[in-house]
Amino acid sequence: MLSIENLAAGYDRLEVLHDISIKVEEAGSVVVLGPNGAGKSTLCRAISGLLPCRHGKIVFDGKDMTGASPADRVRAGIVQVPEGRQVFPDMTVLENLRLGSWIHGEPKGPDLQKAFDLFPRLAERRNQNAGLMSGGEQQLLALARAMMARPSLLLLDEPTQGLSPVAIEQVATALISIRAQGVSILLVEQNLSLAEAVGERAYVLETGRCALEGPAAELLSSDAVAASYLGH
Ligand SMILES: Nc1ncnc2c1ncn2[C@@H]1O[C@H](COP(=O)(O)OP(=O)(O)OP(=O)(O)O)[C@@H](O)[C@H]1O
Repeated sequence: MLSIENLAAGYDRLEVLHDISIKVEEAGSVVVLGPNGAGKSTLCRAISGLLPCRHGKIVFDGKDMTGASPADRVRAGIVQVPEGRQVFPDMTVLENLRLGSWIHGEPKGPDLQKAFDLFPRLAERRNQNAGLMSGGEQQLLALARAMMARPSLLLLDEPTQGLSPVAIEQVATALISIRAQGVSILLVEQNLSLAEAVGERAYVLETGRCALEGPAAELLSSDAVAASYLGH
């Protein structure tokens, strides 16, 4: 489904990612770990097209997307849940959700219904301003908004940042349900419980290179990875 081959990307004269190769299988899930500054957010930006690829290739569903615009990538099914949630605080839950389907024109009733089925709390609060919700609820809204774009691959950049353990569990439950619907996931995450709950394969980035990769259960339970990259 997604194949990143020998990717290099960066900012101005700074090359952050060097020779990164990552695969996400159809309906698969990949978790990307690494210390601060390793290049995890940069990787998300390069996949979603916010940052150009300097070298290498991004192939999605058999199509070369290396030079495609962010909008074309969303249209193809690559949808990112932005870091820091970025819901529109002065708009209602419903208005935020409607914005999620901009790429398909008018939001379709079944898409909204699916979002509300997945996140019943949002249905209860559909007319509430997003800014009045808790951090955890805003994260669920950011996830639901991304689902309105009908992704086949969901990119998530540290969705649990600043959330309580209860809210982290809700995000994990939501991601497990989303995967069960056949959506692939690429998750950048430092929280071990979420990484374990969602990840099938794991990659560890270190100073812009892939330092380790393997089955998530194996890699995440290794003492060396926990001590070096997860702060446990
Ligand atoms: N907009 C930018 N302009 C210039 N340099 C940047 C920019 N964004 C990130 N960088 C640099 O790129 C490197 C990788 O940053 P990135 O945010 O991708 O790391 P990260 O692994 O996501 O870190 P964190 O876990 O702290 O979010 C860092 O050295 C950072 O200073």
